[in-house]
This record gives sequence, structure tokens and C-alpha cells, in this order.
Amino acid sequence: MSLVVEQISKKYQDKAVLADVTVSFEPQKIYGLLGRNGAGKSTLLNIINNRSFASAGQVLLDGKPLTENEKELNQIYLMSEDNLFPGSMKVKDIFKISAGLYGTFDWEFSTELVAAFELDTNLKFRKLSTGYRSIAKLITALCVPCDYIFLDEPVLGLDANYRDLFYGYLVEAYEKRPRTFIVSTHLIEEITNLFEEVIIIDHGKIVLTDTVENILRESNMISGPREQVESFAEHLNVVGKEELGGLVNVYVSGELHQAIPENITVAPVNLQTYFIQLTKGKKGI
Ligand SMILES: Nc1ncnc2c1ncn2[C@@H]1O[C@H](COP(=O)(O)OP(=O)(O)OP(=O)(O)O)[C@@H](O)[C@H]1O
Repeated sequence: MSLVVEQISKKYQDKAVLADVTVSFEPQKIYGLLGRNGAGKSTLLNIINNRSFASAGQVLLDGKPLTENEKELNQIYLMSEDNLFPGSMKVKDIFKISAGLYGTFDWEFSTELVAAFELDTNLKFRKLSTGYRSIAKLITALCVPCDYIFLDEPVLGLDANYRDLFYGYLVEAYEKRPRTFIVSTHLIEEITNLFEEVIIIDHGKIVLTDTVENILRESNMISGPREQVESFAEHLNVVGKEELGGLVNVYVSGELHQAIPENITVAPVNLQTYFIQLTKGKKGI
């Protein structure tokens, strides 16, 4: 089973928010979908999940357009900021309705999660705090039987303890029944270890898809006096640059191949730093 997003574009009036986005999601992998505010992440996730229409392009599950087949649509689930159920509905009823809609529900796991997060399932959804709304939605997402689970800013409003707890349960859910998770988040540093692959979207375009392992192995910060650093980086793929007086930091990706001169330092960079450098430009579509 594979989920392929093929040349998706989206315009609101004359404003292009997604341009020719092509990306595929393989079975049983955890993906990170990263992008700055307004980059187009939620728009893309809403289109994939048939909650919004693309201006062009299509989404295929096993080669078949998703929009034409309800059975296929049932294989994918989106947890997003939008609340699909009325606020007057009790959390336990949201679980029951989800179970009915998707065929089954992992009741054993949901009971464990409800206890761990101390969620009162007798409360109406609208009576929950921001963090507990996310928790109720997360539990639903981790317990439906779908093979592709999209989590759009899943830890919105969660305190540090509950975020940590959620990351652990996400791994547990994956290990219990491997499936594809696509997590859109701004909290890059604390979740990097969970991602196998990362997709970076910037101003409506995919600017990078790669494994976290490759990104971390091939990203470096080269620091030192401007002239030496610039000459060293001349034939490298420069992703970003910072200047501090006469000193510069140049962020590069790719193998270095050459000996490192004495007055230059080379240090690895983490995913968040790499992301910041890659997306700090202001160019639109
Ligand atoms: N219904 C709409 N009408 C007009 N413009 C919209 C609409 N929905 C989204 N947009 C615009 O599309 C762009 C992408 O928005 P989107 O919500 O997909 O970004 P995002 O990457 O999820 O951002 P964030 O991280 O801030 O949630 C933004 O410029 C937004 O203003």
C-alpha cells in the first residue's frame, strides 16, 4: 500500500498556497512534516484527507484516486485543529462514534491512554482545556484502525510532561501495529528522534525530503574568518549563512571531501538548526 500526492496545487482566489507538490508516503514509516507558519502544511493535509479540494493534482492510494473511493478514504485519518464532532459530545461518545465510523477501535489502548493522561471521558468536548482537547483527539487518532495517520500539530497546548508521554505512546502505538504516521509540528528538536523521514515545505513547495539520518550526517556548520570560510565553502552546497563581525558561520549540506584548514571549525548541526537555515528566506511562490 502506498499513498502518493501527485502535483498538487492550491490557490485561494489568486493566491497560490501550494505549488506542484509531489510526495509519497510509504507504509509503516514515521514522517515529520515541517514548515514555517503559513507554509501550507495544514492545506496539504486537508487536501490529502479530502477535507479540502486541490486546484490541480491528485492523491492516490495504491494507484486509485482517494476522492473516488470511500473504502480507501477509510484507510486514512487526520487529527487536526478542526473539531469534527459537536462540542456538546462527551469524549467517550467521540470514541464510540469513531469506532463505528472506522469499523474497530483499540479500546484496550484507549483505556491505558485515558488513565495515563488522566482524561475524564465523561466530560463534554467543549469543557476540556486546550491541552485536553488535543489529548482526546490524540487518543482517538492512536486507536482508530487506519494505516495512514496524519497528526497536524498534535501537541498543541500539551505541557512538557504530556508531550513526553505522547512521544512515548506514539512509538508504542507504532511498535504494536506498524503503520504510517505523518506528524506536522513546530517542536522539531524534541521529536526528531521519532522521525525516520522528514518533508520540509516552504512557501507552498517541497524543499526537502530525506531521511533524518542522511540530513544529520550531511549537514555541517563551518565557522571562521570570512575569507577562509567562503573559499572553503565555494564548491559546497550552502544552505544558510550568518555573520558576526568578521566571523561567519556557513551551513552546508553534502560531503566535505577536503581537508579542514587550521583556522576553520566544522561542527554537526541538528535538524532544527538545519530547518531554520533552509527556510529563513522570504521568497514566495
Ligand atoms: N480558507 C482560506 N482562504 C484563504 N487563504 C487561506 C485559507 N486557508 C489557508 N489559507 C492560506 O494558505 C496559506 C497556508 O496555510 P496553512 O494553514 O496551510 O499553513 P501551515 O503551514 O499549516 O501554517 P501554521 O504552521 O501556521 O499552522 C496561508 O498563507 C493561509 O493564510
